[in-house]
Amino acid sequence: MKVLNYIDGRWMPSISEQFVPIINPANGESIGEVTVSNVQDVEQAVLAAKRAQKTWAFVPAPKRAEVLYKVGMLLQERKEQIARLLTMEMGKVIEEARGEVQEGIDMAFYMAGEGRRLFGDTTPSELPNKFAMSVRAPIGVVGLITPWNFPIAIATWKSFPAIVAGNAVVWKPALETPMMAQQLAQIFEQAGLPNGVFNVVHGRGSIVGEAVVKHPNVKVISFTGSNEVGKRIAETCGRQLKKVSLEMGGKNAIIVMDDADISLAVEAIIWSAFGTSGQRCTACSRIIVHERVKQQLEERLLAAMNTLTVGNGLEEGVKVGPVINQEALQKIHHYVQIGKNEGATLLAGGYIMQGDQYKGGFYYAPTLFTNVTPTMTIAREEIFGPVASIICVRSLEEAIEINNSVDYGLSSAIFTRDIHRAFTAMRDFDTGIVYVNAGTTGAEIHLPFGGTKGTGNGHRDSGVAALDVFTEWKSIYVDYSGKLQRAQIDV
Ligand SMILES: NC(=O)c1ccc[n+]([C@@H]2O[C@H](COP(=O)([O-])OP(=O)(O)OC[C@H]3O[C@@H](n4cnc5c(N)ncnc54)[C@H](O)[C@@H]3O)[C@@H](O)[C@H]2O)c1
Ligand SMILES: O=C[C@H](O)CS(=O)(=O)O
Repeated sequence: MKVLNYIDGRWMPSISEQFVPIINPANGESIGEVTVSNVQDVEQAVLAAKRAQKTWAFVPAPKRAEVLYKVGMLLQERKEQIARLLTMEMGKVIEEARGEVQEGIDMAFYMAGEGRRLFGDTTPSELPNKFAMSVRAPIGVVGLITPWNFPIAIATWKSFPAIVAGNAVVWKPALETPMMAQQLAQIFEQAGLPNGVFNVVHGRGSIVGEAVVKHPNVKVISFTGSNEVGKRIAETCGRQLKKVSLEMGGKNAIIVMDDADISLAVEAIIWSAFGTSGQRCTACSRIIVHERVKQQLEERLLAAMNTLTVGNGLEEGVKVGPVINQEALQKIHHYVQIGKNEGATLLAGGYIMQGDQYKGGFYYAPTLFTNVTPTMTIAREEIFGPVASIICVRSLEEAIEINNSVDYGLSSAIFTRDIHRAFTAMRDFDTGIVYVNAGTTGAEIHLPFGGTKGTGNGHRDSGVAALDVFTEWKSIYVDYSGKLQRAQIDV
């Protein structure tokens, strides 16, 4: 399969004529190739988007929403086919891939509904015979830059609100997962979205991504990815006073108190830490446990880890798939060595999986450390792999302090049966997402998604909050008094 750019409603290779292979992380085999674009391709896409947006902005929002509704229906029809491709391209197990496509379907119907809302405010004016209201206005061409770990869901979180609000999109997907971008573009095409409203340019972040960010006609950047890249993008946007929304890394924790339902906590930790092979921004990589239940939790976690089958995510019964590539494998293994060197106790895993069934693929054994202290590197940095660390505490206050002590602030969870402890944690966790008696993953699309501190810059994906990224507030005053009334003057 050859994956091409989608610009102005046409499928085209980059003018560079270069292609790179798309690799299935389960076995290292090439499953296709993708065009690698350059700055001129971005130029063409932005030009098309700018032209198309002028007309799209005048299409009534409920009509714009009808296209999203069709997109939702088409995603639903093709859910299984897209999910299987997603597993082949990115590696996550098929049941998770189905869940990811479902997020896109949910987002389509949710944002289609927004086409009939897009609420602003009406307020009383302080002057007689004067009407005051605020409306959301589209901004223009928006640039989307996305990672490989949720290659279709994150694109829907960003493109659907952008489009329903009357903007046009230039999307640079991750080079590892271009087939998902192709699927989404095909669906927009089939749903009847006018040419140029949605454009995809494949290529390297340092070339295509930077060109999108720098382009003066791209008025908003919505980025999800690593902190390193996010900060760089923010600097560039800052120089241009360009609006930028950043969703970045996490170092998420599950707190297990001494009154917790341990079976429930174990199930949640297994799913949050090792689901998607730990490659979720919301993955649980710290388990902060009360000393009274530490030993019990360790034993039950180890027993549960023994039942995890690692392998090709398309195979029946497999619970943990490969990680994305060789580089990720090495990075994860490097962190495990650091953990050992800094004095953490390795309870399980800690190695790259080898053997016939893993041949060619990138498999890391689910790994558990204990006796980890909050200052150790593995307790502070994002590993983005199936590695979790147990930190022991004596009180809720200590647990909350450790939870909040990292540079990130995406998701945190507490297991307790005590309502006072639960509400204290809800109040004091310094993260954008909080769970009580559930793991750190599993966000739903109708609530804001994002985090505090190093995780973001105050914006949110998902929910109505996403519209704030892609619209500008316009405040409108209509004076029907027939005379010039002046506010801030004694009347
Ligand atoms: N908070 C969230 O919502 C969320 C969700 C998923 C993933 N993530 C984070 O994403 C990271 C993993 O994804 P990744 O490895 O693809 O991240 P990454 O930052 O390497 O890449 C993300 C995207 O940015 C592009 N890019 C790279 N350099 C660029 C540059 N100089 N200018 C513009 N674009 C550039 C890449 O090509 C890719 O499309 C993790 O840190 C994870 O926590 C965050
Ligand atoms: O990043 C996308 C995920 O769906 C969010 S979560 O891990 O399920 O919370």
